[in-house]
Amino acid sequence: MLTRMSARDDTAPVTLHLDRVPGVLGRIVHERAADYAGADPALGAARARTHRFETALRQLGLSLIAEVKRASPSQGAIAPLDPLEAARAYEAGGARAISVLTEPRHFDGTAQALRDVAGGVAVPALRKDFVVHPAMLREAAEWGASAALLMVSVLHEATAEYLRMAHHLGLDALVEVHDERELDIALEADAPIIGVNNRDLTTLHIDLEVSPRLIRRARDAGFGGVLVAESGYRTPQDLAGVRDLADAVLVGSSLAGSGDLTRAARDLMRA
Ligand SMILES: O=C(O)c1ccccc1NCC(=O)[C@H](O)[C@H](O)COP(=O)(O)O
Repeated sequence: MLTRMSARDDTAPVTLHLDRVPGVLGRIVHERAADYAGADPALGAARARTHRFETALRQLGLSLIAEVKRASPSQGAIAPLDPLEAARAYEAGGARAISVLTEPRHFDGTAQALRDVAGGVAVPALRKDFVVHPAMLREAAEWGASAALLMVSVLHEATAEYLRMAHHLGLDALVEVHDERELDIALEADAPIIGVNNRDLTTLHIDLEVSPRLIRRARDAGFGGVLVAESGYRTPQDLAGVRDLADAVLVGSSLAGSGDLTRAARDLMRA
């Protein structure tokens, strides 16, 4: 599927080559592109950037982005969380930002979950979805998110334009990569916040060595922005490889399925 759209009058249409996205991820992004086919790509007036998400992650020590994750392709049903209750529990456990899944089919996410969380906690909220259309960024801003996820594995060379669109809307963006080639695209796009996903989203295999390897590479290349290690963290020992390297970790399944979200968040981040 090839998607072309122009989000602002002064930009050329952005083309996404979704047929290049393989495996589980490929299926999900095709579904999301179909969901938004025909949606208005106009972003509307520029909004001031608050940098709330970025500022939250730049605090001293390793920051936790805790994810409201009720289900996933790798785990199936995780827990029937009430999003706002879960976010408040994470906040009480020290989370500095909340990631909220809004993808409905595989993650049991909703727009209302993001609205509730963004309006109900003091820490910033990230819209976690598979962004394949400018309308998804406009929605993120309208629903109260401070940031949105942008995946280089999906957007490829359109990453820089999607980053510009997010910033136009006042949003920070977590630009996610999984290998060296994707990291180079994120660096080239001048992304202020880069997330390294330990999970290969085409096979769902997790390798906790991926984050330290790519974070070191980013720092060696002179990257001075925020670096986030993502996925697969269950114990404080799992964090050893990124504790002194990353600015933040993004954790979903192990916290969401723990039964006591506040305690699980505190226990995981205990040094
Ligand atoms: O989590 C999945 O199974 C998954 C499958 C396909 C695409 C994306 C997927 N997850 C997105 C994420 O990367 C995670 O939600 C996030 O980083 C937290 O990971 P974890 O702590 O391992 O739940």
